[in-house]
Amino acid sequence: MLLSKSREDPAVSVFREYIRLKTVHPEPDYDGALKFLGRISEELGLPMKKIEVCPGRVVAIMTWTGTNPSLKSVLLNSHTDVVPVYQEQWKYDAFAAVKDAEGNIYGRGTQDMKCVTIQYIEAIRRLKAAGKRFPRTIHLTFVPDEEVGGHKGMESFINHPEFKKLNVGFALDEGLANPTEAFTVFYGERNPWWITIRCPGSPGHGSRFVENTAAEKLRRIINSFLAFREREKQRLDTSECFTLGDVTTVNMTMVHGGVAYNVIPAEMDVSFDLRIPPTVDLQEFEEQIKAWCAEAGEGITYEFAQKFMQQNTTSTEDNNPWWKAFSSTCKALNMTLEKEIFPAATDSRFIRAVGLPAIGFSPMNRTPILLHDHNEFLNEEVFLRGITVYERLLPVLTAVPAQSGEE
Ligand SMILES: CSCC[C@H](NC(C)=O)C(=O)O
Ligand SMILES: [Zn+2]
Ligand SMILES: [Zn+2]
Repeated sequence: MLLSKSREDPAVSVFREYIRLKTVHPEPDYDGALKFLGRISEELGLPMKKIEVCPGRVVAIMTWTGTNPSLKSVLLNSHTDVVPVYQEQWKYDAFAAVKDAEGNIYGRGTQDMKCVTIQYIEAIRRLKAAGKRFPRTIHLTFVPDEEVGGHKGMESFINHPEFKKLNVGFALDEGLANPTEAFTVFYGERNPWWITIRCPGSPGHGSRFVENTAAEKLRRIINSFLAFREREKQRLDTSECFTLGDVTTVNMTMVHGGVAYNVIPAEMDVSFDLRIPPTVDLQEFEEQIKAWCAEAGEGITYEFAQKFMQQNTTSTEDNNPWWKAFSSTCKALNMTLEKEIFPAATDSRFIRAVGLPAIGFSPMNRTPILLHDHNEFLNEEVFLRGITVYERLLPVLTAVPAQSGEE
């Protein structure tokens, strides 16, 4: 049957409806999202459990039980929250899910990652409608607060007894768009370290040459960090095979200190956002930071607001049966995969940290990377193709033969 141009695929309508829910920080409408997901669970005929992992922070779990539920399950994870917008910089209302003449759907979360949530759901809707059943159980988890670090979301959930009950064997989570014909898949992430360096110094009158000032120490610290930044940038710029995930990025993001123009401050602080590839020795790297502090002057201290230490990556060798199932299905669909380390941090890091294999994948090729950006959009054809990708992936992932230790 030919659909007329004006008749929208119902999956696209569900996607646009989800975009319109304002699950945006700082006050995401999580109740609205749970109500929406509750309705979907009824439509699909799948039970939905709600686990309050922190006050006001609920993880929803939808389950499609397999024919052999003692086998480890496949986890389809997505976060429900989205980042704020600068509305004046957008072509359209960022929460109206406007679709233009080319089929581009505009809205916060169209790429990050409401598309993936609905693609999981619609793939399952189609598979269920076709009467399919699979050996392994599929759990869909819908988690809050990924965009603010995941501490009251996936990080809390991963340590909750309800997570252990899911008996997860393999997880899929978000990735990034790829502007080319290829699809990017992420098998690991850089470690986020957020550090504040405190530089104490001698105070005094702003008209004098006071010795040992906080500002002089601050300058040496900034110089050391930014010189390292430049070296890493050079490494990235001069290597054909490196992507952003393969080098350490350093960005100075905050400076604090001072009380008045004519008072030399007793302390000045500087903060950096560091992202460190999993191949870097973290102990050695911290020794380097200590050395920069010692060289910059007396009394300098540092503290971390974020210091992720787990460096697990997921094998992309064919002896990993999950990877083999994933990659062979993509190959059968003529999809080219580009394997990378995710440059930022997603909830996958908590999944990998407990030793589970996880792949970051958002099936969006021919799409500019616009997550967190103005005018985030996804084309409806790309979105619909993604549903067919999951429709093919799920039967294969849920039929991965029992591994040693299972059953
Ligand atoms: C370190 S917790 C913050 C998480 C956030 N995630 C993304 C994808 O932007 C980030 O990498 O900054
Ligand atoms: Zn995301
Ligand atoms: Zn994000």
